[in-house]
Amino acid sequence: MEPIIQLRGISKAFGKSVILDGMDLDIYPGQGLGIIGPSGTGKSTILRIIAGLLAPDEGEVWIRGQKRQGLIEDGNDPVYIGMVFQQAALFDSLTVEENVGFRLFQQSRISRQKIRELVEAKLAMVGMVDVADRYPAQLSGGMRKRVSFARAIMSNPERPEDNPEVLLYDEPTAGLDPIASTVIEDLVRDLQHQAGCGTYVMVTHQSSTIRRTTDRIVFIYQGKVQWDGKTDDIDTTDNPLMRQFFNASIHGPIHVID
Ligand SMILES: Nc1ncnc2c1ncn2[C@@H]1O[C@H](COP(=O)(O)OP(=O)(O)OP(=O)(O)O)[C@@H](O)[C@H]1O
Repeated sequence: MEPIIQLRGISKAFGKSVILDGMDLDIYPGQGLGIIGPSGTGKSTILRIIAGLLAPDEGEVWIRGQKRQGLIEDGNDPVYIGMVFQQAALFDSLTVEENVGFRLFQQSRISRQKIRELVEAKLAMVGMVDVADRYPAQLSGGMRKRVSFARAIMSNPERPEDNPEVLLYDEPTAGLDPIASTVIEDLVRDLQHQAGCGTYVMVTHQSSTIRRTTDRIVFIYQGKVQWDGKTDDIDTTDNPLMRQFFNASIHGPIHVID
């Protein structure tokens, strides 16, 4: 199968710290890929590079066989990539409807009534009703996350080519209790099946989210992919980095910052 996104020889430094060091990664259609690794190892940086929000110092990003030039605002990626941020990143002064329909209000000539219908349909997909007129401050943390999911999967019927085909999730269950996390994890899988967002990249530290939402895992450490395998193999791999990570042990090859 051809990868939908390929990273080739990606390097990125901030000041003197080299975060990514010639990293390669292939992302395949229909796959939930988990990116894991110790704090500060560059997982969010990888997401920002995939999204086209941050340029690597070196290396190439290929989207469906086409090399990306520059950042997202300069280029015309052949695949629309949606992003769900750790903080739901909603506009506090806008209603749920205005947040979810933001791109349509900005970029389309679709009537307000029609946008309302499209927004309600996406909200229903994430299990929310009667919230379109509320403001983010009137919602719980888990509800805000769900609204941000609805926004990420919003599609424009005038421009079907803009429908998100790849979703990037940056710690969507961080700060949620175990039950609220389960709701979000189920939602990720539901959206994979019903919303046509079969391909996604999940950055998370939570073991349940890793196990329940990913098909494949890459473990990032010291700027490179150190382990690449099936989620089902987490407990049987003898890779020392993976073992230490999942045993939460301070003893092992991962350097513990105290
Ligand atoms: N814009 C920036 N300027 C300077 N340093 C940065 C910038 N963005 C990230 N960094 C640094 O790069 C390193 C990697 O950050 P990144 O957020 O990608 O890590 P992460 O693996 O997602 O971490 P965590 O698991 O803690 O969220 C960190 O040391 C961070 O401080």
